Amino acid sequence: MQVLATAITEVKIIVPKVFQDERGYFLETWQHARFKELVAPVDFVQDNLSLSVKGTLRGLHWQEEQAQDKLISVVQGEIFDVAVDIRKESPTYGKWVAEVLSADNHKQMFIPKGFAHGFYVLSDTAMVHYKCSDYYHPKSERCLRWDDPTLAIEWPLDGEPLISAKDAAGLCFMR
Ligand SMILES: Cc1cn([C@H]2C[C@H](O)[C@@H](COP(=O)(O)OP(=O)(O)O[C@H]3O[C@H](C)C(=O)[C@H](O)[C@H]3O)O2)c(=O)[nH]c1=O
Repeated sequence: MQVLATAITEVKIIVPKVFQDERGYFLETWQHARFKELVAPVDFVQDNLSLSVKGTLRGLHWQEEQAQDKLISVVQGEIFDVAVDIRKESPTYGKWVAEVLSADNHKQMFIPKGFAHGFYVLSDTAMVHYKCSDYYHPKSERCLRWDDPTLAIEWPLDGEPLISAKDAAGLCFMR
């Protein structure tokens, strides 16, 4: 497993070891002890899976209470995955990092508590699996607008994104 740095210290790109053979491939998407040793001391408690069509943009979300660390993997397709630092005391507050994650490159993104998460679907469909370190807590869900001018995220849009009503009503980021 390779653990790669990003422009924000706590956000990591993980590339699992892939075992290829004539049948296809095998990889461990997550291994508790190794993850805690090499990435972060995190215990995941909930797995999520979402399927989205091309042009879907989900996010930018976080939970105020029961904040979640997330490990994002793409089971099918390709996404532009984004993490935004919303920790007021952080030197990278308001900064974002992005990475193209796909079923082909096997890349994963680790996004710790204190970050908003969102992604844009580049392929015809994308199945995104992610592990969370705390349970879903709808009351404390928060949403930042994907097109917030202060964040100025450079989404690789191909036309207007497909977003939920919740995301369309997202908060604006205030430095
Ligand atoms: C997140 C979540 C949702 N739901 C239910 C609630 C809704 O009825 C339905 C769709 O939820 P939502 O529209 O919030 O799904 P996304 O827009 O994909 O939200 C996610 O998008 C970004 C990218 C994230 O990182 C978050 O984990 C999560 O907020 O699933 C659950 O039952 N459990 C859950 O953990």
